[in-house]
Amino acid sequence: DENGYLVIKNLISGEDIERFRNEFAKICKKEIQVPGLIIMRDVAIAKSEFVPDQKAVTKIQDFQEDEELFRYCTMPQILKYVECFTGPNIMAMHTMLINKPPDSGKKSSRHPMHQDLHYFPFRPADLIVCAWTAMEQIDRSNGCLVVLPGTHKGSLKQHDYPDWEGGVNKMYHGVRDYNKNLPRVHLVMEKGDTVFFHPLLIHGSGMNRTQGFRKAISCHYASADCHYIEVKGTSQENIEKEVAEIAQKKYGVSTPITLKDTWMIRGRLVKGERTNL
Ligand SMILES: CCCCCCCCCCCCCCCCCCCC(=O)SCCNC(=O)CCNC(=O)[C@H](O)C(C)(C)COP(=O)(O)OP(=O)(O)OC[C@H]1O[C@@H](n2cnc3c(N)ncnc32)[C@H](O)[C@@H]1OP(=O)(O)O
Ligand SMILES: Nc1ncnc2c1ncn2[C@@H]1O[C@H](COP(=O)(O)OP(=O)(O)OP(=O)(O)O)[C@@H](O)[C@H]1O
Ligand SMILES: O=C(O)CCC(=O)C(=O)O
Ligand SMILES: [Fe+2]
Ligand SMILES: [Mg+2]
Repeated sequence: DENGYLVIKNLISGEDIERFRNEFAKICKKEIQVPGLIIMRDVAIAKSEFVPDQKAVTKIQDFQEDEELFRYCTMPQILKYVECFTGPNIMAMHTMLINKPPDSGKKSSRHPMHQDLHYFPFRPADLIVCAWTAMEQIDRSNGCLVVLPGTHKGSLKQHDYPDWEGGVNKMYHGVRDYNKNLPRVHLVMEKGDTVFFHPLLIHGSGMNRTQGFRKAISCHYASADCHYIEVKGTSQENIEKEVAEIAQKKYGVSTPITLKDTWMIRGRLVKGERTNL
């Protein structure tokens, strides 16, 4: 209510995290192929020689067709909290396993301050919540989440690419201007700790100054009773355009595709009834 986020200690067991790690490693080694999965490499190494290993992978997105990783999205101890926000009809809309690499020296391992709602063409925002679980000790040395408490009470802001000298990862948009004097909280978390946060909460993550790959797994949930909105003419028009370009390049989709189309395909019901989304 006050802060827009809630940290629950020790919510996911070490054994489950180990299983997610193993599955991630198999995906990186291409031992398994997952339909719809997007593999992202850090912009600083995107054009370097391909290494078939997790050292090349910054993040995987859309693992909803991988039963082992998708188990994360269905865990009762997570859904118990999610349901407080979404109500009984729960969709897993967006899934990620983030493998923040040691920074290459260009600071491109940072994630600029943003609101996740910028990417979502559905509303209302209060029926959307993210669960993000630390897969190891995460603190300022390896790039923890940074939040601006209370910013979930504001509105959706204009997002653009930050002008960072060392380059920015594809689609890492940041809030164009936010009050730099607002207090920041660094969420230091231990393995298994989980933060639930509002899609308007302004947050980002710092550079990874260690030699390890900092891992977290997350899912964005929404009530199936949410409705899609038209983003043309809003601040979200730029992200719709970019996603359409990627869909065209990667999948050869030729008819114009909307942001709504890409989310309808990806969303998967975890509880209750798929009413709207
Ligand atoms: C049928 C319809 C299906 C619809 C699917 C549509 C997919 C779109 C994805 C939508 C994502 C929505 C995000 C939701 C987020 C929710 C809230 C969370 C907030 C965030 O997480 S913000 C960050 C989100 N980031 C992304 O979503 C990035 C997604 N990544 C990708 O799309 C791909 O990894 C990428 C970057 C396109 C590269 O993939 P791929 O094409 O396989 O890679 P190539 O090696 O072939 O390189 C092609 C080209 O891209 C350059 N490149 C590679 N990696 C990067 C990078 N990290 N940053 C910038 N540029 C990169 C590479 O150098 C190549 O360039 P050329 O000049 O040689 O063409
Ligand atoms: N998805 C969410 N993630 C994180 N915090 C949220 C989310 N949705 C709502 N909140 C916060 O939780 C608080 C409680 O929400 P809720 O809508 O139940 O009650 P309220 O807004 O305090 O009062 P009212 O019943 O008048 O709407 C909200 O004030 C809001 O700040
Ligand atoms: O750095 C992270 O793990 C989280 C980044 C983030 O906020 C996101 O992908 O939406
Ligand atoms: Fe985010
Ligand atoms: Mg309310």
